[in-house]
Amino acid sequence: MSGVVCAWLRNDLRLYDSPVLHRAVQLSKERGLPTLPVYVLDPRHFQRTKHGSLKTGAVRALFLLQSVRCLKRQLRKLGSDLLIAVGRPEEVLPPLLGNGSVLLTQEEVTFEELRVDGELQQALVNQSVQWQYCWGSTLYHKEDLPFRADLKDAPDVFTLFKNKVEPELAASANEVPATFQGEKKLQSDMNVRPCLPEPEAGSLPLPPLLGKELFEFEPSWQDLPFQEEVAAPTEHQGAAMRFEGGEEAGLARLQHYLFDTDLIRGYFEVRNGMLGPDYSTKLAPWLALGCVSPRKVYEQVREYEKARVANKSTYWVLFELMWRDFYKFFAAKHGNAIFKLHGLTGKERAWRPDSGEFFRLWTDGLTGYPLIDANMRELKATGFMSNRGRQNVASFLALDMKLDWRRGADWFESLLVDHDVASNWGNWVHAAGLTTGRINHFNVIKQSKSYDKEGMYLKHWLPELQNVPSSLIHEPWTMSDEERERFGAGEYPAPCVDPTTFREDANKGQGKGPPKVKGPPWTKGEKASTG
Ligand SMILES: Cc1cc2nc3c(=O)[nH]c(=O)nc-3n(C[C@H](O)[C@H](O)[C@H](O)COP(=O)(O)OP(=O)(O)OC[C@H]3O[C@@H](n4cnc5c(N)ncnc54)[C@H](O)[C@@H]3O)c2cc1C
Repeated sequence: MSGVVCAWLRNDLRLYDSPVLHRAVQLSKERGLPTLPVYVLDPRHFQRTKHGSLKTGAVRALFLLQSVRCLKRQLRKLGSDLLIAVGRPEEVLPPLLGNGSVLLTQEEVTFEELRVDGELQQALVNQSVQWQYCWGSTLYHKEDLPFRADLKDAPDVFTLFKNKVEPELAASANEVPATFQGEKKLQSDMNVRPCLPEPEAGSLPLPPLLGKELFEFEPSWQDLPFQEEVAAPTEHQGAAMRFEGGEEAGLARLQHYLFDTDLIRGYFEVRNGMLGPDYSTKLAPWLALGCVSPRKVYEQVREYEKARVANKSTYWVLFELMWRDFYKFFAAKHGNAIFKLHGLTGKERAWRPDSGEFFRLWTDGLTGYPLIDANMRELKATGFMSNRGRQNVASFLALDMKLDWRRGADWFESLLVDHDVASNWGNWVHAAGLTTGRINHFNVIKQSKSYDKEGMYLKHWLPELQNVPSSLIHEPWTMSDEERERFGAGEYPAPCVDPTTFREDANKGQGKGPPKVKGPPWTKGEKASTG
């Protein structure tokens, strides 16, 4: 086997603004080596986790499959191809890399990814293969951050992080910079590096001696290395939207949200919605798998601002991308702490012991709290949930049900079509109040009334509450027996956590610890555990 420039693609399944492919083109020219783009379907990603979930659930698996197939099609159009293999990278890749090869891959920061890198490096130890990382998953390049290389001085609070990385736009906490007030044109920039061009046709030549049959494999659902029978997901009629994997569909959504519909113009006002495709960008799944880069989103938002309008909403989409960066760098800084029961604090807290029944109320949307149940049923049926929903269900699980928050994060990891390790586990450890930041303990009844006043979202997902008037739908336990019968709500469950803990005065403001919780009958007599 002769030397190649191997582009081992992982969460960067795109052509445009791809540091790995860009570098592959450069190195191929410089060293006169052919290129070998590869994607590896690792069976470990399709196993059950220690909490019992499929690590990659069906919805995300399908999105991944579509994304990989799309990239293969795109590379073929450039006269190249994508070698898709099933197996462990540390077993699949070494035989493909002759002496003098270079292995390029996007740098990841979390435990499992780093462990695989370590194992692959170990497997390559007797081969003369050069390993090069490319940074490519964030809006800001790691090297451009105003922090030490090990990020030890990066703030753990988002606003402080944002104000440091975005100094020229920094206004006071969570406010929109003056340049964006009103409908003014943009006046400032954010030090984001420009996007890299798409590789040109012919710039990623394949190794001439590598058997053509290696490239014939185009996986279908049956080829995904699940260790059990898993049915391909079917489309749900009530889903917020249909997510199709791949760069083409991701760029189409971006175009739709910006230039085709001007939806971005009103993002700020509707971003806390929960129903339908339009209240937010819905770009997260493509960002998570790197089908679209955050810099591409930034580039297009800037184009939109120049052509149409720069306002609070256009700024706020970029602001959200900074949240995404924040969690990536937070994960890089804190390593395994984001996966630990006690999080960053290391402090013990009483977690409710549970053999599974109480947790199932949450996963199945049977807690008796309509806001929680509607969101959890949406997640289970479609693989998506709004940010408002995620904040509430996470707070409810960790601070009201007092269940080990990692089971919630694990459930999200399995089901979310947009699962991203840093964003998911980072948001969860924050929601559980286990970082140095303040605790956002949500009053889920108040949230339900504020963000779904008429109960439209609740009715969309909870057939039992279809006919309940909006004055009662947020607190169905307040209905009399006669009302429950009249409105056909008899099947809706009783609340699993005492509703009096959500009295307005019991839970005012943020930053308070979790309220006392009355357990359901089956937890009586069990002692709280501190994990
Ligand atoms: C408990 C919990 C778990 C989450 N898990 C994930 C996850 O696995 N993957 C994921 O991409 N997001 C996660 N989020 C963040 C956020 O809820 C989603 O990014 C968002 O709902 C996706 O919808 P959207 O693309 O329409 O977002 P928009 O509102 O349109 O925001 C634009 C983009 O900004 C980024 N973003 C927005 N809010 C956040 C945030 N709080 N943290 C990180 N990035 C953000 C996302 O990339 C998003 O696509 C989680 C939030 C919570 C509270």
